[in-house]
Amino acid sequence: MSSKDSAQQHEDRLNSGSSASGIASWLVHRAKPFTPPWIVTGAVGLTGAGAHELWGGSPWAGVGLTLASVGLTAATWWAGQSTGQQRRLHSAITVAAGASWFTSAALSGPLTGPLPDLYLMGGATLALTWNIRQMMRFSGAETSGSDSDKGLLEKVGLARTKLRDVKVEPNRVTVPYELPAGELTNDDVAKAIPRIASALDVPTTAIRVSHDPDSARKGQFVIVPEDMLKTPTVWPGPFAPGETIAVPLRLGVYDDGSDLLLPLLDAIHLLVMGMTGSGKTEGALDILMDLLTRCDVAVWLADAAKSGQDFQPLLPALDWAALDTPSAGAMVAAVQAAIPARTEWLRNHGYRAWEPAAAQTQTNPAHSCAATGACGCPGLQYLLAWFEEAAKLLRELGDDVFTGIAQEARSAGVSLVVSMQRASGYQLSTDTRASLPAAMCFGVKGDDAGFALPEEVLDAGANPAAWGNKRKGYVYLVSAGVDEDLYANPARTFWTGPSGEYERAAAWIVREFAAVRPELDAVTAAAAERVAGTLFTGRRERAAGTPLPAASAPAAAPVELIEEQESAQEVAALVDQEDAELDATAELPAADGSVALPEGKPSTEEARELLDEMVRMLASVGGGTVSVRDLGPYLAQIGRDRSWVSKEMKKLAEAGRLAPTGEAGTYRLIATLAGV
Ligand SMILES: Nc1ncnc2c1ncn2[C@@H]1O[C@H](COP(=O)(O)OP(=O)(O)OP(=O)(O)O)[C@@H](O)[C@H]1O
Repeated sequence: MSSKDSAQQHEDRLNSGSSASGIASWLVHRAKPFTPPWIVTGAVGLTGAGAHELWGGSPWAGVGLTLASVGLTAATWWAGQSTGQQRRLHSAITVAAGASWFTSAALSGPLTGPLPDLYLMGGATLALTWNIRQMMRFSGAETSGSDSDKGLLEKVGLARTKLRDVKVEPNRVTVPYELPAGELTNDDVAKAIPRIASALDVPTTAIRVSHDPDSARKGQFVIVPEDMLKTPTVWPGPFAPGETIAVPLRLGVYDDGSDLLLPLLDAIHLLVMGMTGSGKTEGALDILMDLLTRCDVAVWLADAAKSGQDFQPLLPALDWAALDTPSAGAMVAAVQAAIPARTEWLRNHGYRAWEPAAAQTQTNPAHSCAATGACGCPGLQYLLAWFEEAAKLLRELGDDVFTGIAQEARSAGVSLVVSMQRASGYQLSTDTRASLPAAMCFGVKGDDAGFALPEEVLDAGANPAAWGNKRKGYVYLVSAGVDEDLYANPARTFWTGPSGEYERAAAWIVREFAAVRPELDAVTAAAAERVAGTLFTGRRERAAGTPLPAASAPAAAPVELIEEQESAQEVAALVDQEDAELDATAELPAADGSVALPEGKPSTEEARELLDEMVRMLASVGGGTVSVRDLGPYLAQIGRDRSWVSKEMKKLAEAGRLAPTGEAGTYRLIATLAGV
């Protein structure tokens, strides 16, 4: 029985049936738990006297009672084998003494010879010995834990720490601690975690610490000796099909078997980080598969780095999949343009921030843009924009593009997800990092965890570096709306299954929930179209790999090249907020090819102009770096080879048009050139 149980039992005994009035009743109340040995002593005296009336002077009764005493003592000794040696001996002596007195009293009479004195002195002594045991047990219960763990705590540098009320559950031990006042702090506990893990021979991730927010020296250890996440959990199907996005998304399990839930509306924007092979994509699939069964969210996905190869089966269910850099850039611009449009719509309809009711047809007069009564406007869907392998995009567009968006998107019902291997200061500015309040951190290398997880979560025992990419899908989730005690709790995302299973599940989602998923609302679509032009309106064909209609491409140039050029022009025009009102498509080559590319090889002057224009275009997209490699798709258009372009870029750098970086051949784009 745990010390907690016995203390509770003791307290229950104290409280049961006491009137608690006056000193006498207080004494009775306090003495009550110690009365049972005295009651037994009294009962032995009375029954001894009664037995004498029955069997006094009978030789047969003498034999029977003597045998019964010996048998009872032996039975007590035998029954006590599972208890401590001390208790076993104490019980057997008590039974032997009581039974002997009873036999003597029954045969000779309780008042014969020394029997009355033996009864009074022996009975009282035995009853008292039991009372003393009882008292020692209660006062010892509180400190027994700290005594037995003293050696361990000393070894790990936490000497004189008191452990209290240890709670043992299947595969989880919770140990509240209290550090010695003025000597140790909760920070020392965080540092001791690896040593405790070593002493207990469990992985460091098996030990977590949660600090008492009201104390610098109290908290609790949670030890989970066996890794229950070793066996992957196969994706069990959607969590809340047909429901609103306000219901959390389920993407895996914690190590106690409970659901790993992401409350997207509380999280707002999410950073997904983990080294290659740690399970980011699988986690993304879990989130997307759940999202695509909800009734009020539209999903945009940008994956220029891998051209959406991991997401192919889900692409038909996405509103927009931007699978090349120009489209991804246009998506950023579209999100930028959509935010003010959405905020305005929400304001006009009396919403301070997006809520599920905003996605419905507006039939409530309290949310109406009409002068009187309900306006009946179609609703505004929640928008999730997912930027996969965002490091490349950030390099191309300049890191700061996300900062503004993330800050403004909060109330507009837009969530950004930025996925990358390493959210280092080089990849992601502190401002942008700060705009992504929630984080999912998979296994990482070295000290990288600090880029994704707050210090207090690392102090509490979160250690994704221990996983690297060996523990696939293991993750820590830190987000508003998630119990803070779970931040340092390892979880594992669902596994979409062996080959073929994911494709089957994705196809099922695409098919079964087509009617549940909403069409993108007109407000967001209009803003996106205004700035992204055909990159947005032709998004379905583009994602499906279907070439744009022949009419939009000049006959002289390869379709791919034309697409790159028009995309680049659009992005250049679009990302600048000041140009948000312009119709980007108006600048595209006319259908008849009247704005044709230079015929044949351009002259040196023309080639320089073209290169200049491209650099200016890239700079206008928002900074970042450029190298000859990035201009690869345009070499044919410039009509020169890499070495020529490389020399020209060097000249541009000398002229101050590009800024050199630490890497030879790579230059930082100077954003102010946009307007030159
Ligand atoms: N929760 C999981 N359970 C079981 N296997 C998983 C889990 N998550 C990921 N995996 C497996 O681990 C491997 C790598 O996962 P994934 O491709 O998601 O990693 P990644 O971080 O996206 O890597 P990269 O950055 O290289 O794309 C895959 O074979 C995947 O099936």
